[in-house]
Amino acid sequence: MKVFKFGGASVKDAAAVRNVGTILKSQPPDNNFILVVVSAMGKTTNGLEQVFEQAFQQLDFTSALNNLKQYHYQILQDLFTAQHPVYQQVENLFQQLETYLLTVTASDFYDKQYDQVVSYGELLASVILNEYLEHVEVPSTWLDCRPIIRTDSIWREAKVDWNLTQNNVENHVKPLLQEKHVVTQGFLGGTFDGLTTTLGREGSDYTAAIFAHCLSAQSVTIWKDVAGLLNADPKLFPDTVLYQEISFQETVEMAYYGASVIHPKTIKPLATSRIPLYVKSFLQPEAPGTIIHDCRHDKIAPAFILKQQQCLISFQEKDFAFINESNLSTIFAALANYRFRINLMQNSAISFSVCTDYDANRLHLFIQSLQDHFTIHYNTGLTLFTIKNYDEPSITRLTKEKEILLEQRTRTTYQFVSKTGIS
Ligand SMILES: Nc1ncnc2c1ncn2[C@@H]1O[C@H](COP(=O)(O)OP(=O)(O)O)[C@@H](O)[C@H]1O
Ligand SMILES: N[C@@H](CC(=O)OP(=O)(O)O)C(=O)O
Repeated sequence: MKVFKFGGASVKDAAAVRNVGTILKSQPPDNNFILVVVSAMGKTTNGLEQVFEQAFQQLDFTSALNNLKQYHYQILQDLFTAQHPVYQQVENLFQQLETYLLTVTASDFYDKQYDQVVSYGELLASVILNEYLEHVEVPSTWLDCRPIIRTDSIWREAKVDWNLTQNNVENHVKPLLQEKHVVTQGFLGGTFDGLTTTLGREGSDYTAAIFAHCLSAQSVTIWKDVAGLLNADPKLFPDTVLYQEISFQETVEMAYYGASVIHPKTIKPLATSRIPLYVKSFLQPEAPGTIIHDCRHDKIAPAFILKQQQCLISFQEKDFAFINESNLSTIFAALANYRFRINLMQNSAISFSVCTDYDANRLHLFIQSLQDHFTIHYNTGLTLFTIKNYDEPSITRLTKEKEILLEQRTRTTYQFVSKTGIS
């Protein structure tokens, strides 16, 4: 049994949806049905975030919602004739969404309401893809993943209850896969009381890994608009190298440092059950792409990874006292409390610096909570650069003409924070 994941780019328009049908049709007829995880079409999640923001601020969201409707209806018109029942299904989803949006309040429940709204992207995409597959005689059935992937209620970053999810997959998903392919949503989960949660932006890769782990799948393939896992983002670097084979460990570190091609949480469930992960191009489905698995390999080409929108925060004791374990623990507790992930940190005698993702609201509250103890300075709009498996030429190449605010190197990894990004 295999798991395929198609992201937003691979279902961004009618031609892309047709291409997914072609990929599924061309799979060997070995009676193994595939669990297909699909993300919202194109940039729909960003569009839904915009709609939600307007509803939350009690503004008129009609125009933003209409853009999303038009986008989806155009895809329907390109794929189906006017009588097809999919129109009614899509209409129903938009109606449900609109009804919910009218109940959104400018309350403390921002994240909870956010999840109920942005989840419609994946619901729409999975309904459309499933109907299209049936239409072109690829046997498939639609599955609502929310009663299957059971999570807690940490909205927007929900944690999976692995035992319940495993049971649900055994009882409700495995039997379906005996009959047909199954099309379900990435990114979503559900609470015990039937509310929708999301697993973190770009979390559909993780969904594929959750299902694969619970199904003991033979492999996972994530279909992308790139040839596979490259040593850098080709949108930022013109001369990338494809890794044909790479270990779970290398990949998890690349994803952690910010290689956005794979969601960082994807690797662990696969590595623990030794399920290989293929990254393949939906534009060249017959090309081998990259295999990520439990392997050893020689040193590979240096990987260049950028994390943008970073913030560097520096703390000093008010009375020039030394930074010690006690005041570090105060800082760490506040970082955890305001959900800041530490991307890089460094301490000197009287100061401590930490590089984190930037979030204006949370940063403000975080600083407020510590300003009685420390003198705090921060810079925003920074880029964190990482070179994995660096060599001196790769460092020279990346640091050229950049003002470096913080720098660190280990045996394998070189990192620095700079005001200058990559143009
Ligand atoms: N190391 C890398 N290798 C390949 N692609 C990368 C890498 N780092 C970043 N990317 C970017 O990831 C994109 C594909 O991931 P993503 O946009 O999340 O796909 P989807 O949303 O369709 O699943 C590529 O278009 C590429 O710009
Ligand atoms: N649609 C969600 C989840 C996701 O993973 O999307 P994609 O596979 O297109 O990155 C998001 O944009 O965050």
